Amino acid sequence: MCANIMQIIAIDLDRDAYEMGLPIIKKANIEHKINFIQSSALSALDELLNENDNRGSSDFAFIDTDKVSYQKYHERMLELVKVGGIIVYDNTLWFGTVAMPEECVKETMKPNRQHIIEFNKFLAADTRVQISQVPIGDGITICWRL
Ligand SMILES: C[S@@+](CC[C@H](N)C(=O)[O-])C[C@H]1O[C@@H](n2cnc3c(N)ncnc32)[C@H](O)[C@@H]1O
Repeated sequence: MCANIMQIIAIDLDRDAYEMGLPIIKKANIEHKINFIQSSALSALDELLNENDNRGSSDFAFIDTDKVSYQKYHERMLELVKVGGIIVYDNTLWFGTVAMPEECVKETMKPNRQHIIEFNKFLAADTRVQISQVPIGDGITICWRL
């Protein structure tokens, strides 16, 4: 199924997070197709955007990092992902707390709950994408780049 994938760029501050998945990656025989960049995602994405050839070149992006920066990642993804491509954001239900009254939410969950609520509102109004909120796992939002 992965035979036609040209290249995957994986970005994480923590190399261990990438290495945790490495046995599966090796089993799928796609290690040679993955360029792992150990870096802050914002600076790595900005570096990719410095290369004009990267703009509008990606088919797919999956974002599952610090929730406070999702909107900043989105702006960069809109530059990197081609029209007709897909951008997926993880945790957009934030353990269901986005639909709960604030007083029922644990203090520790509140900051990210607020970031995700704001991001969900932003995406819903963003005319550059068509979105679908999928209530599986912790909620994913699939964006179709228009
Ligand atoms: C919830 S984990 C998800 C990892 C992976 N998607 C998974 O499901 O196993 C979030 C990851 O984001 C990384 N991360 C957090 N902030 C980051 C940042 N500013 N830049 C790059 N990676 C970051 C963490 O190191 C962590 O591995």
